[in-house]
Amino acid sequence: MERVRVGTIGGGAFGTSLCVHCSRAGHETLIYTRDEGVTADINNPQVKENKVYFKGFRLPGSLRASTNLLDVVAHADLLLLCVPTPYVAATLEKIRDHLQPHQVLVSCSKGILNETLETVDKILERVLPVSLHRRIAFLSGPSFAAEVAREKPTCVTIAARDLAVCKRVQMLLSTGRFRCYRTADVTGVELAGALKNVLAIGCGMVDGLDFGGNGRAALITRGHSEIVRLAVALGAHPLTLSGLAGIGDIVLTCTGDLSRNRTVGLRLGKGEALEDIIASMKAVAEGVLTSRSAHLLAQKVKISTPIIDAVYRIVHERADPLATLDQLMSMDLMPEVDEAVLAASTATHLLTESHDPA
Ligand SMILES: NC(=O)c1ccc[n+]([C@@H]2O[C@H](COP(=O)([O-])OP(=O)(O)OC[C@H]3O[C@@H](n4cnc5c(N)ncnc54)[C@H](O)[C@@H]3O)[C@@H](O)[C@H]2O)c1
Ligand SMILES: O=P(O)(O)OC[C@H](O)CO
Repeated sequence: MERVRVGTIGGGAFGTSLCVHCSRAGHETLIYTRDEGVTADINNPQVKENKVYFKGFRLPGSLRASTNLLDVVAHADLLLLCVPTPYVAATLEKIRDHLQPHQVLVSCSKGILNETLETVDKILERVLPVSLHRRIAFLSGPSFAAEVAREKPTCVTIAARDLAVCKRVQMLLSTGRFRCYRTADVTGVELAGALKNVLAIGCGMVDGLDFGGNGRAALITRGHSEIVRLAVALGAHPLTLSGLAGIGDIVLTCTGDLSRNRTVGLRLGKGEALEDIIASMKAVAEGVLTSRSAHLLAQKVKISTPIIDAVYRIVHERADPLATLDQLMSMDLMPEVDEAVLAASTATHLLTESHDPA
């Protein structure tokens, strides 16, 4: 297997876990952290721990850290960008003039900006020069940091507009416990990764209110329909929403106790205030801000997204969770699948039957 030099920007949970993975895969790995103390701990053979974002996990001896962003950029053949979405543009502005033509940048963030309603691919394409756009890839899919670091079997999707770049990242990051699939549907993968966080907050609320397994399954299924409608209207391929970045990450984040987004919803459902929840969490739950972006995006493209809107109202307008869920349950009764779409496909089927030579 080819070994390269990996640089990771972002010493949070996911950046740290991907560094563990890359070190284990034999890549020479250097992580950028903003905190002198975290850097010293990672570089100290007696400590080897990220005590702020990845407590209790012994990091590989070969993993090194630096607080010098440009040293990490200069080190890397493969640069993993693992900062929360609100910090992506500012981080890129600091590094864009230092990127070299041979480097590949892999974005791992899952969110949509409030101000511009951009997914992370759009932020990268806005901030980086056009000459670098074909060197960018995106990693998404069901992948809790803690499980990646502990070598639990994980499958993710690598998306890129350039097939050669996509295949290279897929090959460099895949191991016997971390299997990467590939796709050219960057738009679909980016929207799926961001929107599932909103659904996870909703699922947490349903669990926090003790609505039971039926309610959770309904929310996942109807929420997935909303994600498909919205993402397809924005240019995604529908099959991507049934893939790892779509249904795969929805299942994980809506049901897994390790999800920060689900935890936010759970605590909101139990009656805690958002400010208190956020203040008590070191980690970022991207769905909090993305719920506003998703609600605005749906309005902009005139797509009906009642569950996403409900999450937005509870999170940002202090709507009462129980009353909001009652509203969802008493909406006008409707067909499960658009009747015109269903009728068209049935007609096609009948037409095929009637032309059967037998
Ligand atoms: N944790 C996971 O399991 C996981 C899995 C897949 C994808 N992701 C995605 O990866 C991205 C990073 O998440 P994470 O879990 O590593 O983060 P985290 O919540 O563990 O840590 C927060 C990160 O934000 C950084 N940060 C805080 N303020 C900043 C600022 N002003 N400027 C720059 N950076 C700042 C911190 O240094 C730290 O790296 C998110 O988009 C997340 O959705 C996370
Ligand atoms: O902990 P969450 O809710 O941010 O989810 C983490 C990852 O996105 C799971 O794939």
